[in-house]
Amino acid sequence: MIQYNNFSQELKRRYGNVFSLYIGSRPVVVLNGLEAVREALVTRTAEFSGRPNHLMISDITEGKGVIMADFGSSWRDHRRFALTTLRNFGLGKRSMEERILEEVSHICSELERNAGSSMDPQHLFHLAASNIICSVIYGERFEYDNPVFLTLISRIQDLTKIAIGPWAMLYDIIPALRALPLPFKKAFHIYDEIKEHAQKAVTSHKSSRVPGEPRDLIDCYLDQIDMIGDGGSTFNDVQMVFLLIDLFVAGTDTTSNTLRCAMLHLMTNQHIQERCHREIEDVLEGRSYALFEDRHAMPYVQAMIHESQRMADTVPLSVFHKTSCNTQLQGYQLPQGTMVIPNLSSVLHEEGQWKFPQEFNPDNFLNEDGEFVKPEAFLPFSAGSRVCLGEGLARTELFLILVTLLRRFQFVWPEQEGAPNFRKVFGLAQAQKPYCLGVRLRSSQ
Ligand code: HEM
Repeated sequence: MIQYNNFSQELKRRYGNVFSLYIGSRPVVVLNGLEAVREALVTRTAEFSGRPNHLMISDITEGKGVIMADFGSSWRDHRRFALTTLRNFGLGKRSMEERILEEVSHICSELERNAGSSMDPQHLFHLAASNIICSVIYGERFEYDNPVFLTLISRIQDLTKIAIGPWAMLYDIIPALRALPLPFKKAFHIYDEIKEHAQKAVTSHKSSRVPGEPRDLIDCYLDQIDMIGDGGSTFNDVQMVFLLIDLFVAGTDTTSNTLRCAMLHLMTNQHIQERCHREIEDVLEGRSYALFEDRHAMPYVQAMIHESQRMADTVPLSVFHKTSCNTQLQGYQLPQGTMVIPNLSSVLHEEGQWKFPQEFNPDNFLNEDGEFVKPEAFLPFSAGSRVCLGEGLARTELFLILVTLLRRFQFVWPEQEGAPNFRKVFGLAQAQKPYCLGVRLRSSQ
């Protein structure tokens, strides 16, 4: 199987920092390496912040919400609303950290049940990441065996499978096929079911909310509609449903796959795990839980988490962009409407940008004095005006979850599993292949 990282390095070696290819009859420009990606996404951000239309994923989401919304007022309004709302969480009386720490306690209970043996952490991390988003959007988390929650998650997984499969590719490449009753139609039906679920949550919020006292993101959105009114606003019930689904989908696989990558490398590098454990104990001393601000006193843990993100490389080709006007890049002319793929993976492993581009090594983020430093090529969240809007939430989740777990447990590679496999599977978000996590409860906890 081709490993994406090697494949992308090979393309860069052969064709350079900017090259084009065709998806069907549509020309696409691929950007490799920090220089080209930064010029497009940061220096010329307004010119490169569109989203392509008429891909299966943009047709399913009707270009609404945020992720696949084209550059324009609706995208801008919804992005700003989502960012502000996530930042202010603190919604109601509970801070974002509290919501995350509550979920962490459930992860710990599950792991405790498996102490002394091993388990595949994929499902647990996936449910936990989904639950944190649910807590933000819906104001509640679900038990891990709640049938409604499990159905929703499995429908999203079904949708993902189709969206990355051969039928989606045919949909994108041969527009003439789109009207035919082929298997990609199923993706549209599944998305309708997911919308129905979100719509139900909105309806129940309408009947239980107290205007001006938001419990969660849905309440905030309803307050926003009240405040702005109908006249020319981009805020409405339909857009809200698409936004909710965007946040739910974007915030789940990305975070859980990063956690799985971190755990795999920590199990197979006990010296790194032990150094993190010692640093965490030293900083937290007798305190029962960590806070996000503790990261400033934990340079090694910070370096380990960033290195896990770099190696996880969860969104290797970012979300595709589109030029919003005629522009140029690295000496090439690009007409308005050109689809652009920022190859983030090529930046995260670029020779010359990293001390150890291909190996898991927290030293990539430490200077000679052992202080945490973030190289410019650290772009797992992309950059510019389309940069991931869940970055703050994701960073808080990764820190609080990993610190709590490393304090309480030791993770060991289960020898009966044979040699660890570091290969990835390519999906909407790139992931480690399934593996087993050996769990031991630390005696001091
Ligand atoms: C480790 C976790 C995560 C990674 C690596 C990640 C990465 C990314 C990347 C690469 C993009 C594309 C940016 C671009 O188009 O240039 C993106 C967009 C986005 N992400 Fe994340 N993400 C993560 C977690 C989250 C979370 C937790 C949320 C939800 C709260 C979220 C919500 C979004 C949204 C809504 C967009 C679309 C932004 C826009 O188009 O303006 N992400 N993310």
